[in-house]
Amino acid sequence: MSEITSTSTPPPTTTPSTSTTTPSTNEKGEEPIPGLVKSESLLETFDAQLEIEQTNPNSPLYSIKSFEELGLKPEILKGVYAMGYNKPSKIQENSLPIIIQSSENLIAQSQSGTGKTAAFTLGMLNCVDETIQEPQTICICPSQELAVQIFEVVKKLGQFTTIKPILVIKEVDLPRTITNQIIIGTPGRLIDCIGRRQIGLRKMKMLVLDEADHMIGVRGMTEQSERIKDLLPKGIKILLFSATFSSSVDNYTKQYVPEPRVSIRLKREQLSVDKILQFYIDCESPSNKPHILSDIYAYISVGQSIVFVHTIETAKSLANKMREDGHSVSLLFGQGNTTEQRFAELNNFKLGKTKVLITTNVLARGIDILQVSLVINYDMPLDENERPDPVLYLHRVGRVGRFGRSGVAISLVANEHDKKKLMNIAEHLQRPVKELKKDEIEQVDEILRGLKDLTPLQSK
Ligand SMILES: Nc1ncnc2c1ncn2[C@@H]1O[C@H](COP(=O)(O)OP(=O)(O)OP(=O)(O)O)[C@@H](O)[C@H]1O
Repeated sequence: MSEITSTSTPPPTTTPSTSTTTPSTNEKGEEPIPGLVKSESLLETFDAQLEIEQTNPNSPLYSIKSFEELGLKPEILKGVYAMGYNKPSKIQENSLPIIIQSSENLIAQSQSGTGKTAAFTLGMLNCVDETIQEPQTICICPSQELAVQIFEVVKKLGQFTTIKPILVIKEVDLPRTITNQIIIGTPGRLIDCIGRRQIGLRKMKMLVLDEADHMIGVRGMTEQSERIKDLLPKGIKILLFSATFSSSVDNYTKQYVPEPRVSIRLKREQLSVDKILQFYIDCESPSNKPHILSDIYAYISVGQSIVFVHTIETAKSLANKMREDGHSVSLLFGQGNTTEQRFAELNNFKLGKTKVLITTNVLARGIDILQVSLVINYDMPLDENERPDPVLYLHRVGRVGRFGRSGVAISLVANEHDKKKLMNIAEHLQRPVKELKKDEIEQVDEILRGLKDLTPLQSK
């Protein structure tokens, strides 16, 4: 197996002189919030910042190649430019030649929001023979919302081709025989359709697992992902993509992906996206958390945000409370909600009809909503054994900071116990999580306004 591990590269050739200076004091002579960058010191537009980011060899968005050099068919390239993508990110540059030009399987890791979806979507589109009206590639992911998102990306990037993708998730009507060349779905419904021979497998040549560590490392999903692989033709090309592949899933991934395979991996210190400012507020007691949350929202006047909680009960009660406080809130959780309800809630949020999305971990992975500038960990990200979960933390906070944008993550700690857990996560990720005192909460708005690059995004 060949291993490409991202290594440190030389310092950037173009360093923005104005981009990251933190002022020593503000106008009132006060110490600034750690990590806050004064808005006037930020570059004028997001596009200008992205251009600089993409010339910095240390950035996950950097590449030395253009999209033209990656071997894509001309009509797919047209789709890339129609999406407004000018240059590939590092993962796109590194993974596409392996997907398109080699016979190797691939395990690909890159930070959240760095364009993995576009990478495997382009790979799937490029491998389709448009003259054959049969399923040729299949992409599995853990949630319906993510499946819809991937489906939309396939449609947009493939808009100048004749390729028609299909969505195979719960409660969606499907034809008796599926002839679409690209299939995107969640594992349960896919197994069901393959079992009923609704999906023909004769021409299948590529299997993609998005959020692959979750798909093959979490009980229930593991068995389903195995089953799908076993049903597909032997020797099919397998691609695993995720922002995280913890050592505990390493063995599974190697078993799942046969040789020959290439592995593109990150070092632990590279996991976190630099442009997410990370804070915590010490609430001193669990019972103070609802008030602190209200206090934060009393001051915020910009952007949209996602609040992550541990249980459906907490999600519901917080949503009620925030609605009573006059906030427009979407509430989304997995169990006990119909697909229609879930999509309606998410759509309202995406369209900006609601400003806050309260959700469980069901939306922690993959969801890409560019106008979100703040993530709140209302409940600590914990694994099933109640241990601090850096992987879950990374995915949750990765809902901001998408493709070079800035964002803020605030974790509410209820007591010393929680604080210890959070510090454990920060240490694991080798990133500082700074304290925001209760009497500094009103500055959250100022911090968000400091993320000036959000402004042009909101009109995108
Ligand atoms: N080459 C590019 N140039 C500009 N924008 C891009 C490019 N590639 C992807 N994007 C945009 O960047 C955003 C994040 O991309 P994407 O959702 O593919 O990230 P991801 O790595 O899959 O994230 P996650 O780990 O959260 O699943 C999307 O809005 C996407 O349209």
